[in-house]
Amino acid sequence: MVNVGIIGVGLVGSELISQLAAHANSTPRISVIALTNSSKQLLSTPTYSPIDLSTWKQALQTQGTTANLSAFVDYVSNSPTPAIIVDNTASQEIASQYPLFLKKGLHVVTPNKKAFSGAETLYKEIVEEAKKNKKLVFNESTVGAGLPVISTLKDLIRTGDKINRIEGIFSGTLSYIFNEFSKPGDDKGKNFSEIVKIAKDNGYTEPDPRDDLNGLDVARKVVILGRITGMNLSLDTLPVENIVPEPLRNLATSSEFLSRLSEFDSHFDNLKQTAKNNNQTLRYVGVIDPIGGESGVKLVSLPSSHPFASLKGSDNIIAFTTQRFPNPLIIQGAGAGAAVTAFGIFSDILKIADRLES
Ligand SMILES: NC(=O)C1=CN([C@@H]2O[C@H](COP(=O)(O)OP(=O)(O)OC[C@H]3O[C@@H](n4cnc5c(N)ncnc54)[C@H](OP(=O)(O)O)[C@@H]3O)[C@@H](O)[C@H]2O)C=CC1
Ligand SMILES: N[C@@H](CC=O)C(=O)O
Ligand code: NA
Repeated sequence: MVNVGIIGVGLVGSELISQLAAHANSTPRISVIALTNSSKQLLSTPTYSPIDLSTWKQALQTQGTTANLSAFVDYVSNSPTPAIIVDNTASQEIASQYPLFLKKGLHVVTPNKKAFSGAETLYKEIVEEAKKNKKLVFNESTVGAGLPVISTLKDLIRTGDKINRIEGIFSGTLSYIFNEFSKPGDDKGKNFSEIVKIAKDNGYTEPDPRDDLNGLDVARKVVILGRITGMNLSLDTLPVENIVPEPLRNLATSSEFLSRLSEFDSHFDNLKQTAKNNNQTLRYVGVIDPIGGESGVKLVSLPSSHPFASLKGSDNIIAFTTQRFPNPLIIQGAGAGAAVTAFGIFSDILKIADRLES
């Protein structure tokens, strides 16, 4: 049996709990013993019994106490059976605590990109503490949501393949936006600003969609994959094309941004038309280039025959060109949204539970 403490019960965290509830009678046995958002936490009673996942929301409201991260972590780390902390926040503060979680004997599972794409010192500390304490850190959902991108890359490297280039559409939000906005052979369609709002309503975007449109979210994914590949990539130096119109970059709230985005619809129409005049479509791509040194994130025009041009919905596509796969190994599918993100987190939890049981 593995005990789990969940930090973050928003869109993705709530979906994870629903998926765990549906798994309740299967093996390996996973028990949620603690959960918290930024204001309230619920620690199970009696101590270390499983929280009833069909009523957790009411229980958090009615029996929850004021959130206290250090008390939360102490509770989970003193679990009588092995325990995992699942971080479903986008918080830097929580990400900075992973070395402590590992020192306290916890395994870590997360879709939060901050720890793996921010300061290199934190990243290295996490890798070292995991090794020293023989604990596991799984973050499959940080790139391509539940798509097996990180596990595939690690398997290629572990088995001695040489990575020549990784290229892809890594943002569910930007994939959806440009798949809808700039379709091969399509003239009409919705305005750019309307499509951004739909992407937010569908749960693809970061809490503030500017964190997708400014390229930072894709840049984080490029840094995560680059570091696994052994490259020294950093958000400070990676070339990134920010497509948030300049006057909207410093607005205080995301709702203010969304309400003013339509002022720039004609700017995006012009970009689309220029691409179309050359029989091309707009796509927002990320590149990890260990050989040519051309890693970066940019909006490009691609011929309509290019595999990236025919994507649908919020699909991601990731092409690994390696010594063994000179014709790239391609992974494609939904790369954002609560269900597929929670699937990646859940499968990471199961991988840890399987190893602990064997
Ligand atoms: N949506 C998607 O398609 C994908 C999302 N992800 C990642 O998943 C993560 C979660 O995203 P999502 O569910 O959409 O985000 P939400 O904003 O819906 O939920 C975030 C949750 O984290 C809680 N939280 C934030 N800060 C803290 C804190 N310091 N202590 C405790 N709890 C905290 C929030 O609590 P409160 O409500 O009280 O603020 C909320 O419960 C993000 O890192 C995102 O990048 C990754 C891949 C795909
Ligand atoms: N906002 C992100 C969510 C997953 O990381 C995206 O659109 O891909
Ligand atoms: Na993934």
